[in-house]
Amino acid sequence: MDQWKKLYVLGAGSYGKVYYAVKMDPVSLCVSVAAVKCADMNRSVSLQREAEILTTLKDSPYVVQFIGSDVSIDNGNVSTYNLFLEYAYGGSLHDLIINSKMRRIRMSEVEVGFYAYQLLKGIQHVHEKGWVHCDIKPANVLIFNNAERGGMHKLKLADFGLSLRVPEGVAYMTGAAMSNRGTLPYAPPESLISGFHGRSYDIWSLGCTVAEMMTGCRVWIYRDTKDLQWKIMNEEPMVPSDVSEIARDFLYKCLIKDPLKRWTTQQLLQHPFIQQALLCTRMRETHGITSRVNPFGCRLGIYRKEIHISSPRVVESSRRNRLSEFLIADPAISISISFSDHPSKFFSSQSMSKLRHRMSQFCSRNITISIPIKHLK
Ligand SMILES: Nc1ncnc2c1ncn2[C@@H]1O[C@H](COP(=O)(O)OP(=O)(O)OP(=O)(O)O)[C@@H](O)[C@H]1O
Repeated sequence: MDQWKKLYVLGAGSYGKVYYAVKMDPVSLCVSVAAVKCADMNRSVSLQREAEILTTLKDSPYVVQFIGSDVSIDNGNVSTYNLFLEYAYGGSLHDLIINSKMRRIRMSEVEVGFYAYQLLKGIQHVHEKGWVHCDIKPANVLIFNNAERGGMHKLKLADFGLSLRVPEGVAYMTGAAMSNRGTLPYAPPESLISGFHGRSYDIWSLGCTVAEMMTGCRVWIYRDTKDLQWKIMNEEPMVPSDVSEIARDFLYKCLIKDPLKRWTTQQLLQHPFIQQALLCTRMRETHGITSRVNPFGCRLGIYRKEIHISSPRVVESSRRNRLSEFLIADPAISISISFSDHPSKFFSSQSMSKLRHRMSQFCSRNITISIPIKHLK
């Protein structure tokens, strides 16, 4: 990996420093970039272990990609171990949360759900390969821009320095109380009570991370480490009250105190909070393209968070449910029904007011439904 040039320091970990590095292809003159985690050779055991773990996780789009590793002689004759990773242009999820908080912008539930989906896919991959991450938190989730997904980011899991080899159905026991591996505010109660580290560890940490995306705050308020440890073991984490029922239910399933009852990645990926976020994300992506399956069963396009329906038919109950799910999932969407032809072609004024009444039943919070009736006699 000789050709890489370390340009500047991105940050530091307990092992050493992380550099931004570039490499130019002498033929095509294309420049590649990477993040390089560096440690003195005699302090590089954890980085070498991380490289081994990342090699086994290579084939997931939801895990930061491992480019390679080498040993260089820096500063005279000091041997340095270098671990090359794909470079995350967007920083970390922690930066994104802080940024949103400072700008007093709350992430929409669709956004949070879409990010939770990506984290779940990453965790599922890690678990399938026989690992438990043990340190899921916003600072260990890296952000890659993804403009084509309606402005939403692509997230990848990073920092496998504390990961454990834990096959399915087995848990790692540290053998002592208060001996959790990961970062305390994201650690589940069982890791403090009995040193239990199973796949359920990552699910609890995911719940804490998702709640933090929703509110901008951690799930625990505490005075000091002792107070936090006591709260994790004896109290319920703070689940936000001003989010939808579905979002709250998702968090409850992640934050079940009993690790054997806590939901798995497979179960959580099927949860309506995730499914609705995916549905909305896909609909946003269509940007005005007619969708074949939609709540009305008629032509439907989405453009700039508005839904335009041409040739509406009377809404059947099963489709109505789908529409209401869609509305819950993205409260920022406003609905406007516009007619491509004289509405009397589709509705009598009586059925028109019936439709309007039905539509208003779905309306909640800041959703507005506007039905242009200027054509009606
Ligand atoms: N692939 C990457 N692309 C861009 N920045 C990165 C990348 N990997 C790490 N960084 C940045 O480098 C800094 C240190 O990262 P790292 O995860 O190694 O340290 P840490 O988690 O703070 O420390 P430790 O692992 O010892 O607890 C962080 O600011 C992180 O965002």
